[in-house]
Amino acid sequence: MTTPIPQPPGVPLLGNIFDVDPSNTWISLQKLWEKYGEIFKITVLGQQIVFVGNVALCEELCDEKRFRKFVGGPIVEIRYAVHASLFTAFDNEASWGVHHRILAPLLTPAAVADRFIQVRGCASELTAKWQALSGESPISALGELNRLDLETTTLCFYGRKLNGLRGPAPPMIKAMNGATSEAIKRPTRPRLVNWLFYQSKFEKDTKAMRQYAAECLEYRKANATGQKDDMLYTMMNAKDPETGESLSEQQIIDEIVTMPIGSSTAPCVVSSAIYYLLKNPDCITKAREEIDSIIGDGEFTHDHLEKLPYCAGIVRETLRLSAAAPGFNIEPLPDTQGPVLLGGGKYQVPAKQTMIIVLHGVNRDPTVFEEPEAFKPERMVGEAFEKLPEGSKKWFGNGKRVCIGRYYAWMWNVTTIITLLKDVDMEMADPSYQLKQDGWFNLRPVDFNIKVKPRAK
Ligand code: HEM
Repeated sequence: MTTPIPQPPGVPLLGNIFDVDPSNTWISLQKLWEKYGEIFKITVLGQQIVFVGNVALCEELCDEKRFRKFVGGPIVEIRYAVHASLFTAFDNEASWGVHHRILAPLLTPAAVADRFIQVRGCASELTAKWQALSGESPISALGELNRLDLETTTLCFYGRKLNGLRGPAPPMIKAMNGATSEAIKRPTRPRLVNWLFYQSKFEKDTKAMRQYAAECLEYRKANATGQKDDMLYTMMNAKDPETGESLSEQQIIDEIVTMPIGSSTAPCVVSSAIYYLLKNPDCITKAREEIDSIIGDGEFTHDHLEKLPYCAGIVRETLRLSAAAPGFNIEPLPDTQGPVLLGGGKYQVPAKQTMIIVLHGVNRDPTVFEEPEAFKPERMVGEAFEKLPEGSKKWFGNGKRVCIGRYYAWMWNVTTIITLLKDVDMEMADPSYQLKQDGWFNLRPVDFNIKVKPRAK
């Protein structure tokens, strides 16, 4: 006998449409997780979706012998802008392998380490800007870090300096936000409504994103000298070692757009880390003790990164609590016969069932994390971290479709946090602020403003 998967009551015909707010889907799912826990389901416009919210079930769904990434809903919608790119390709699309084999060598730990100087340089540019503010005017932590992220990504991958930390924000940032939010909402509306009322904005944002990519390409064609080792050069020149295929200009533009969309999760992590640190000032003290003893007044180098375990713990604990990448979609492998049993036979789902891993819940599993709501970087350090079950460390996704940018994202997050803690004092603009989040393909702090000034030593 299996246990029925709980479901909110809903309404006739429309099902659970009112249980999920399309303008803040992930927060609705967090509330459902708080009520139902490890597993629950909803039905929207006749389609049933199962959500999983504990470590054991997450780990089970990450078994690639039984399950794979489900490309549907918002991921299919964003194909309007990026076609069959790495993130949006269906499992059986051969082009995924071609793109992956061409791009993966550019994102290995060694390849990413070669970008450290650029990452550190951009972070220092931001701290210089913040140091000049002298703690007076409040600034949006996320707004600033979004700029830093795009600045660094564009420089490291496409060799172009946007100079986007000052002045009006680069249009790519607004366009990514517009296109990804629209992609999340479209599956919840009838097609005709999407077409009549929302298509032209979706098209405008898509055009702006592809314009950013086209400009990167044009810039490279005009300034090709000396750039022989970065992602753009590789996309323009490399051949897939397996098939001999190369990327067409449209495919290159698809990936130039996809990378900053993926990367836009990183500023959500760092702005959330600032929030958790300001709520837990003893963690700032510990991190600064570590930074001062290892880096001191000397130059911050790539070698330092692995010598600062507490700072790494801050980033991991933030990935856990913020669930900046809020989840990922899973389905049983297509040749699955009959219903699928989960949790050692406790639950049963159909063979073609869409499932979503809700990382907010998984990352707070009380059987794995004592005081799950507390911010404790030390549980993410050394042996304590190594001992955690794999299902509790899925913030970069899983298996074949794991985040290809994870090593770069890791270096960007840790380098940025270290640079900020080393050189800048931060405080909440509103000391009573409590974290509010919204987001589309990622979860970000809302209305979180800080005051910044040079670090007092
Ligand atoms: C802290 C920052 C980041 C987090 C938490 C994160 C998380 C994730 C997750 C959970 C997935 C799996 C999505 C799925 O299964 O549908 C993913 C995929 C992906 N991410 Fe990231 N990501 C981050 C940063 C980045 C960066 C910096 C880049 C670009 C350099 C990037 C590019 C991608 C791409 C292209 C995919 C699709 C990979 C594929 O399916 O082959 N991400 N990411």
